[in-house]
Amino acid sequence: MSMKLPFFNSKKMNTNELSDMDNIPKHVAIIMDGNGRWAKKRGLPRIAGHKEGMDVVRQIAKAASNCHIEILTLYAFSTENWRRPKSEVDYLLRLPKEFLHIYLPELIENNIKIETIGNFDVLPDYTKEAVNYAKEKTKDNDGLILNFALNYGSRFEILQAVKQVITDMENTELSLDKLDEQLFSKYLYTTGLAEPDLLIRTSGEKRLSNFMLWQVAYSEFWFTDVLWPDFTEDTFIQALNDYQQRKRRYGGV
Ligand SMILES: CCc1cc(N2CCCCCC2)n2ncc(-c3ccc(F)cc3)c2n1
Repeated sequence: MSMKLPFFNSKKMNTNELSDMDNIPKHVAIIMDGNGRWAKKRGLPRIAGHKEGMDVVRQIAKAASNCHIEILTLYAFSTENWRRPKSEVDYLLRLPKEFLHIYLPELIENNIKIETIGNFDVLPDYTKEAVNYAKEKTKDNDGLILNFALNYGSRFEILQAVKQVITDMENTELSLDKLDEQLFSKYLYTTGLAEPDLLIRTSGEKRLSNFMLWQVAYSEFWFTDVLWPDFTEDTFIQALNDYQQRKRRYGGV
């Protein structure tokens, strides 16, 4: 039963029901944790949790689109995930192709644009081909940006940005006095994207796990014990409602 929530309902967003249009988070980022634990609780292999979690991605992408959120960034594969058993890594890196085979038509129908952040070039060809096809097919969409963090690690991202800054300075394309936070942000994978207003992490962990360390400097964090495969549109709306409550000004500044 979907709860009737004060500010968002769980059906197609009817914007005149919003208490404060200015309070919709422009960019929501999610660390989708708890897939392995979900499977273990059911005596299933870990990949069953990832498969279940993939279907939740589709549900939450549509919910975000209906709520007129502009960017939804999902931490799908971290640089640390390479340490997992080879069979699990291979399964994970085939999920984009499976997801897009099933859901790309629906994403296109909902005017959703696929983007990625991370060290993309070193991913397997079957992963890159599927994602590049989806990027091409959705490049002109101007609805929700569904941004997958793939082979993403924030410290790697920051370090490659520093190296590029140094290179640009050595090539006298950049002078030290010109370098500020705004210019440095352009060297990150997230260049051109607004910083996350709300970061959600599932499964009870309360860590950033090397995710968007620079970008979340001023983000609201919302943690839930719910495991990602059990995360629903109502859980998502609850997070958005809590965000709105934190941001309500009650007439003040
Ligand atoms: C590359 C690892 C991975 C893992 C994964 N999981 C497993 C981990 C978290 C739970 C969600 C399901 N998903 N779910 C969708 C994608 C996906 C990525 C790019 C794209 F363009 C379209 C879909 C995905 N990618």
